[in-house]
Parts: sequence; structure tokens; C-alpha cells
Amino acid sequence: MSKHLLQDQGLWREGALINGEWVTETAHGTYDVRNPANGELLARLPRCQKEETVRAIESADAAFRKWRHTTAKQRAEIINRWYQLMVQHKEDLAKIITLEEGKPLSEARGEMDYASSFVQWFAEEAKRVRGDVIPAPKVTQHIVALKQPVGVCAAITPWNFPAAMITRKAAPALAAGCSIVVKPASQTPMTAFALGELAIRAGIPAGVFNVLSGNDTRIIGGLLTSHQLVRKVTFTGSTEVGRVLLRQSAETIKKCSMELGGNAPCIVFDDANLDLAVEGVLAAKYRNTGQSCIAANRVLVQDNIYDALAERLAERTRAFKVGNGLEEGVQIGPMIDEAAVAKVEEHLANAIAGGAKILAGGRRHALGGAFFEPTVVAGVSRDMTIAREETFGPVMPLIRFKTDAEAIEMANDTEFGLASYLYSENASRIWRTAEALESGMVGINTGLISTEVAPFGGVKQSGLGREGSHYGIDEFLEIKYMCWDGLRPAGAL
Ligand SMILES: NC(=O)C1=CN([C@@H]2O[C@H](COP(=O)(O)OP(=O)(O)OC[C@H]3O[C@@H](n4cnc5c(N)ncnc54)[C@H](OP(=O)(O)O)[C@@H]3O)[C@@H](O)[C@H]2O)C=CC1
Ligand SMILES: O=C(O)CCCC(=O)O
Repeated sequence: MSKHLLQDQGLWREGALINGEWVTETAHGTYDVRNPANGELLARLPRCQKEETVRAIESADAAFRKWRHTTAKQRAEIINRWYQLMVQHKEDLAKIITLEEGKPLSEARGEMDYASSFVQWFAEEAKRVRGDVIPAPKVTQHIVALKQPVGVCAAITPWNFPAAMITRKAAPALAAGCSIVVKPASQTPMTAFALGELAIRAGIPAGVFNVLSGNDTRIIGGLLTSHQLVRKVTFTGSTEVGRVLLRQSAETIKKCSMELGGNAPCIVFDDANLDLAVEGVLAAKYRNTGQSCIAANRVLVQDNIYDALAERLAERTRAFKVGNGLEEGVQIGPMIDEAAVAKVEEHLANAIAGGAKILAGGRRHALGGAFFEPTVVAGVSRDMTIAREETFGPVMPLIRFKTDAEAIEMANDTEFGLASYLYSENASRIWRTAEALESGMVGINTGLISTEVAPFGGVKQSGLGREGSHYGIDEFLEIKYMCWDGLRPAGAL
């Protein structure tokens, strides 16, 4: 059924991509992928376990040995063809994202623009990987630093951005000369397979880009983080799982990048342009139904503008159109599953028990299933669960503050440090605050900070490393230093 919504039905692949071949059956049975908007069965997929994972790793290793010796220009051309195909098939890819993840089609199109931008960017960056010649301490020596691909990479990706979280990892890996094995989230693998199909059409050699299928996550993850041939693990997901993967990777000392959970504060100072702040807070909160690691998890509002801003945010929130993401005009889709809805309910119940007040929404949506009403809750205090944990849903908690120092102290009072946002028209206040915030990224008078040109990543327990930008490719490169002596006799000019 879902397949028939696509113009190019060849993008709907129901199996793993290992060494350039589609694996549609394994000895371990199947599992189901469902549409979170209505529970419809989208696909019944083969479950990969040990044999398939090892085969993918070994084929990635064999492919790496050839791919690393292609020229940067050859890699750039092939990766750029992958980009062109993503642009050409954007509408179909967006539909696949909406079908399996639930986000409104307009957002899925936006995700495809974002996802393909990493592929274009890193096709360009492939040609700009440079080493260094370093002045040597002896006249007889030359010291050279080379950058070389790290080797076979493993990417474990989440369901909330089924395309972008793959391309943000795979494109720099391939550009650097590495091969990769991707384990997409078991709830959203169809987009990953479509990207695999386009990788084949683009001429990416067999084994360079592999995608596993299945929900035997611990088995697959255990092997990806322990196999000797895997040299790099790149992960986006919860801090809890990131910690497990780091621990597992420690045994074989793999290079690791971790893009983990957040608890983003959004501070609205009393001199803010309130029109801008309303738009920005709504965007930072409700993108992907609040299911983003950089979503504004706490909105900190200065005392004297609190009531006015709260009313404006509540009014706009009540007006959102909620529904199946494939329907025209829908702005808020379903959450990913029942567990995600239950977590939102639990956070809200804790806040209400502590004296917080619902200004908009607050309940499961009349549509049922995984739909939840976009919600604004006022009178939240810093000790409530909703302010301490990542809610990952369409709920906006409003917290009152009086002084700048209090806002900064509250914003930093978390073990997370991914994104922060602030609204003010005063340049010195902006600089002081942005400098003091303990996060890897700060949005100033904007709620949308994601772009391929900027380094994405966190501090504290929000992660390690940076993705995107000219820094992003370094995560897939090692530096080798050569000390070359005896080039001229000692004492010669
Ligand atoms: N930083 C971020 O971007 C994200 C943060 N989160 C946070 O995490 C919470 C839970 O969401 P969830 O999707 O379950 O996030 P997880 O961290 O559990 O999942 C992310 C990815 O890791 C995989 N995974 C889970 N456990 C293991 C393991 N033991 N070994 C190897 N891989 C593993 C998942 O596979 P599988 O799908 O097969 O379980 C998925 O591919 C959310 O409510 C949110 O707070 C969630 C997603 C993204
Ligand atoms: O939530 C995430 O895991 C990815 C962040 C989305 C973005 O890059 O904007």
C-alpha cells in the first residue's frame, strides 16, 4: 500500500544492504515496521543478527581497502551523484520519512533538504582534506602530518531524523575514504534502505555503504562496538545508550563520536523582540512534534514579560493543526510510539502535582493512538521532572526568572549541554550570556540552528565530537606524523 504512494517504487526496499546486495531473508525471522499515525503495517523485514553483521563489517573492510585509494576527486564525483539523486527523489524520500516517522510532509521535505545538504557539503570537503608540513627541530629532518581515513565505521542512528542522521555521518565518512555499516533505528529503516538504493545507483562501490535491518539491537550493537575491524563508532541517540556504546567500544579503543540527549534552555529576556521570540520558541519547541535533541526543553522567561509571553505562546499553540503528516496543512504529527506518549504524560503529571498550570493542550489528542495535544504549561519549577529530563514531546514548560545571573545559573543546572537559545536585543547581554552557557551550540534570536555549514555537537553528557561543517570530516580521519631524517648531511646548507 505505502509503496504505491511513491513515484519510483524501486526506492521501497525491504531488506538489508550488505556488500551491494539486498538481503531479504535471514535465519532469524522477521519484524514489523508500522506507521505511527495509524498503526498500518508498512513492512515485514528480515532480522539481521551475528552472521549478517559480521558479513557487513567484513565486506566494509574489503571495500575500504580499495575505496581509500580512490582520489579525492573521484570520491567527490560519486558522492555528488548520490546528492543529485537525493534531490531528484526528494518527494518520494520525504513520503517514506512521513510514513515511518510521522512528521508532517512539509517537515519531511525540509529534512530531505537538510539531509542532502550534508552529502553535497562533504562531496566538496573530500577535496579539502589537507595535511601539514611542520618546521622540524633539526636541519636534517622534515616533519609531515598526513590525514588518513580511520577505517571501517559503524553508525547507529535514531528514528527522529531517519535521513539526516545517516547522511551527517555517512557523507563525511565516505568523503574521508572510509566505508560504513549503518544500523538505523528499527522503527525507521525504510528511509535508510532508500538511501542505500540511491547509493547503488550513484555508483558507490559494493561494501562501502551497508545498511542492516532488524530489531536485535543489542546483538548488532554489541558486534559493531566490539569487532576488531570496526575502527570508529558514530552514534546519535540517548545519553543512556551512548554510555553503553562507549563502554563497549572501550575494549578495542575505537574512535567515537556521540551526539546524545539534550535539555535545551531557551531564555527570553525582557528586552527581547517578542514577535521574534514567539516564532523562535514555537519553532525550537514543536519541530518534529518536540522530538529533537535540540528542542527547547525549558523556556525561561523574565518575570515582567512572563504573563504576556505565556498567553501569546498558548494562543498560537492552541491553533496548531494536528494529524496524519500526509494530510495537507498538518503541523503536528503523531509521536513515535505509545512509550513516548506515556513519558510526556508522566512529566506533565509530575509538573501538575507540583503546582504547574496547563495553558494549552495537556492531554492525549482526540485522534487517539500516538497523538498528543501540543501543550503549554506555566508555573514550572527547576526541580520538576519536566525541567530536569528530556521530555522529547510537544510540551512547552515555562519557568520564571528575575535576574540574568539567575537565568544563566538555571540554564546550566543540568548534566546536558547540547543547545541553548536566547532572545534579547542587547549586544553585551547577548555576548555575556552566550559565553556563559554550558552548551555546544547557542541560538541567538533564532530557534532554528541546524545547518550543514556549522559544527553540531554538545558538551557535558550531551556528547563527544562535532558533525557537519569543515570540522565534521576530522572525526573520520587519523593524523599520521612522519619524521623524515637524513635528507641532507648535517651541517650542509
Ligand atoms: N539525541 C537524540 O537525537 C535522540 C535522543 N533520544 C532520547 O532517547 C529517548 C529514547 O529514545 P530511543 O529512540 O529509544 O533512543 P535510543 O538511544 O534508545 O536509540 C537510538 C538508536 O540506538 C539504538 N540502540 C538502542 N539501544 C542500543 C544498544 N544497547 N546497542 C546498540 N544500539 C542501541 C536504537 O536501536 P533500536 O531502534 O533498534 O532500538 C537506535 O538505533 C528519547 O525519549 C529521547 O529522550 C532519542 C532519539 C534521538
Ligand atoms: O534530534 C536529533 O538527534 C538530531 C537533531 C536534529 C538536527 O540536526 O537539527
